[in-house]
Amino acid sequence: MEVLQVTKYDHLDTDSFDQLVSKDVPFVIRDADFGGCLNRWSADYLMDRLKDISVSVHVSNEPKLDFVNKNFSYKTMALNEMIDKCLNDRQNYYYLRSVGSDRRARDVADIRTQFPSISEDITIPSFLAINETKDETQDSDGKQLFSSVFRISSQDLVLWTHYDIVDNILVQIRGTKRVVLFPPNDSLFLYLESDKSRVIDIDEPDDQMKEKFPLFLNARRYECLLEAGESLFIPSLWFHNTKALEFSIGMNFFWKDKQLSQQNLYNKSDVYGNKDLNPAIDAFTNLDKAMKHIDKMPQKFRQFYLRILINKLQKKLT
Ligand SMILES: O=C(O)CCC(=O)C(=O)O
Ligand SMILES: [Fe+2]
Repeated sequence: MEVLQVTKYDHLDTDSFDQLVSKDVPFVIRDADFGGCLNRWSADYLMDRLKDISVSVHVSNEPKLDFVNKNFSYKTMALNEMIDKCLNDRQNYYYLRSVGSDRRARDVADIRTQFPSISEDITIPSFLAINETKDETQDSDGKQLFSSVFRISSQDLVLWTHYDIVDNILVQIRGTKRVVLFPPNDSLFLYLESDKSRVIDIDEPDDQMKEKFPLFLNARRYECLLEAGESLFIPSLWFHNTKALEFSIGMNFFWKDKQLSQQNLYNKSDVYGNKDLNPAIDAFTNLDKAMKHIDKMPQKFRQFYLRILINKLQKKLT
């Protein structure tokens, strides 16, 4: 499989950042200043600062988390215990993706509120021009902070290939992470189940992949080694898969597009940034209804009309 490298940049200002964002292709910023976290956050520092904070953690005895076969469970533990296990437990793999304090109240992850003892270590660089206030009516150039997520993982942990619905900047603070990305238009090659790909081992040799997931080999594979201190822009709908090559500390910031917000296209109950846009959900519901009608017909007619439907959809694709 051919690999396309993600381009890395230095010294971006708002204009050059926005211009790259508008190309809708991932890129890395080498020198974005997210504050003291970049220097201060070591395992020891966080263990000391966050020892009383309890978090829900994915735990698995396999490094590649598999949502189909559910090879992981969620355990609640103190953050210092989690970090200690990441570093010292060689039988199990741990992954933290911080969540809001009260998810039923549609509380999204907010790293600075949920981890106040380290909040001063975090600043969002001004060149990103993300509106950080909760007031969505306030004028900004179109980016509204949606959530900020703390991410810690054991060495070798792989997070499955998925897409998010909002734009994202993933900040690597400690350890190197390999990130593989696939463009939204390659979704038909990824064997999707909802927002996730069923291809759990994206590094399987081509001949084995050909047997199990032949179409996967057609996907355009972008890759980058995200080093400590670097940040990766992940455009909405781009599929991504991450592998911590070392014990890894990071965080990410999701932001909403102002226009899509104003048109009420985002699902209001989305706390993760991965619920499909409202019209897409309506379309899926209607498609389910359409399929019920199709199923009323005998096989020969069903097959015929399914192809007619595919043709209608195909013509919509540009
Ligand atoms: O490496 C990780 O923790 C996954 C990052 C991710 O999925 C994201 O930032 O959207
Ligand atoms: Fe993601």
